[in-house]
Amino acid sequence: MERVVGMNSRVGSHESTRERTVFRLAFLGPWIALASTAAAVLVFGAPSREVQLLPFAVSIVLFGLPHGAVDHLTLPWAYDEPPTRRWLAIVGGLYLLVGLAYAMIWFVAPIAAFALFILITWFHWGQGELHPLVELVDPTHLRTRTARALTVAARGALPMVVPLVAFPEEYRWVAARLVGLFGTVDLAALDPVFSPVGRGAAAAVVATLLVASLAVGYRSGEGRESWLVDSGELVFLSAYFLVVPPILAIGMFFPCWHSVRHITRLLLLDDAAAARLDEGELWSALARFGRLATPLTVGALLVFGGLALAVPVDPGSGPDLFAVYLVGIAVVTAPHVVVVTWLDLTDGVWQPVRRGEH
Ligand SMILES: CC1=C(/C=C/C(C)=C/C=C/C(C)=C/C=O)C(C)(C)CCC1
Ligand SMILES: [Fe+2]
Repeated sequence: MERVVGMNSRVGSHESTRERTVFRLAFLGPWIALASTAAAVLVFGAPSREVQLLPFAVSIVLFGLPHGAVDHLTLPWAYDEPPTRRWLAIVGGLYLLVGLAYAMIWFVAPIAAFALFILITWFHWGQGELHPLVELVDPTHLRTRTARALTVAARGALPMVVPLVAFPEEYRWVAARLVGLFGTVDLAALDPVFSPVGRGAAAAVVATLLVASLAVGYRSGEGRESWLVDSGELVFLSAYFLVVPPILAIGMFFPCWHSVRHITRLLLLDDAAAARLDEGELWSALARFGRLATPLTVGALLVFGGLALAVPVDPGSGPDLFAVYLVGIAVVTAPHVVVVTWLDLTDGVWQPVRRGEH
């Protein structure tokens, strides 16, 4: 199936307007959001945990939770089909099956479920970086499957593994909060991960992935500009996750980087939104997305409410509510990853590019 995505799809004056608008949304916005967070931490020091939780609270309505709330429309958009009952049944069934199965793991084996959450997010936040790097900067330096797989591994490792190296106590605190909801307080099984040896190994894994990802991208010999963007982002994100305490760092990264980039991709898939990008009407395109995402954002919150009632421990405090929110996100992320992986496959994100072909 021939379907052009991103900025290569139009010719003429609309192209440059779309290009500029997409650049502002997918690159400039995330850079400014994270750089100003890091600058604020460097100047004023780390805020209290309560303050660090605030971006997570905001992510319920802004970008974060809504970014997955149009999963039922994503595949129909990708296939240029209307959102028929069949599509709704497929995506709904997927959410029910995969979401429920994974939710059950949280109840029976919360520590394993937490470890799985880290692995799922590692993959998902890594895969989310491919589309901007492959489709939005032209020509891309990521021309082979190996280069793309390394990008997924390296990019996902930054938010999931660097905090373990730099802020083990915060990491352990979050792990304890999440599994604590299910009555488990003994985290001894995770001790080796937090030990100096465990953290050293984690640092070595990240360093190896970064170097390999940069080297393989450089060797492709094409797409120097996109390699520079990639390297700049890798260095910037490494420093960001080393400097900013992880609850705040991830609280900003999730809505303002991962979600904004996914939303950009969705706006380009949705013809009506893409037409607004062609006119430079970014806010109007985002408003349309917001309308489409509202019903299932509310639906997800209802599920999270059910989760709060179902967990054995009564979530009374702010940190407990944060823990319920994260477990809720974990549960809806499992099927969301399937939808995004499906989208990646139909989009040709895993299709290598031949030499000379952009
Ligand atoms: C907050 C936080 C952590 C985990 C966050 C995770 C795993 C978030 C996942 C969000 C997803 C999957 C969103 C959907 O796209 C860590 C790493 C334990 C470190 C301490 C702070
Ligand atoms: Fe996502």
